[in-house]
Amino acid sequence: MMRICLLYASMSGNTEDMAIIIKKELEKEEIEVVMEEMDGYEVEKLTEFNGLILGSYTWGDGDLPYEVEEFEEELVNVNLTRIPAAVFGSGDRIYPSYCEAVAIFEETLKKAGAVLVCNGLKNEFEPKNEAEKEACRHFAQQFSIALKERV
Ligand SMILES: Cc1cc2nc3c(=O)[nH]c(=O)nc-3n(C[C@H](O)[C@H](O)[C@H](O)COP(=O)(O)O)c2cc1C
Repeated sequence: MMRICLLYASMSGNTEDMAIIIKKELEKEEIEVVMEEMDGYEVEKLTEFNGLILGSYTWGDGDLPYEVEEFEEELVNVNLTRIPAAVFGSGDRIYPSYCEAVAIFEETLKKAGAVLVCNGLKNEFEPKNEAEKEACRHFAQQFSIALKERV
């Protein structure tokens, strides 16, 4: 069985809501999902999985949340060569750097050797309506397809 790691950073629950929908959809595809908070997660453990999904809200002026800065710094030193990966996040369109954490993590994952298999998913606040929930499910389905093609 495929086993993936889904790590998220969420202060007020919006990114976590996205993570829950994504996890549920992946499980429908018979993928085991280990979902945990990113803050404090040991990056070395990431090499044990068939795939990796990261989710983060954006803070400051297009910045990563403080609590995951260390994780992101360490991530670049892990060998994730050819591991399928994808990033999602929640933000607020009022900020000029909308959901910038998604792009930041995508760059870091590429540096670590991972392969981005889906377009980054951005959502304003929590997934509110059916279209936004469907976008989360679609993201999970695209990830699932890519994961299965690679094995
Ligand atoms: C001080 C502060 C700075 C923020 N900066 C940004 C930003 O630069 N870009 C963005 O898209 N959203 C920004 N946001 C909005 C949050 O990312 C947004 O509320 C998000 O839905 C929070 O997700 P969470 O519920 O998972 O914590 C900021 C929010 C606060 C309070």
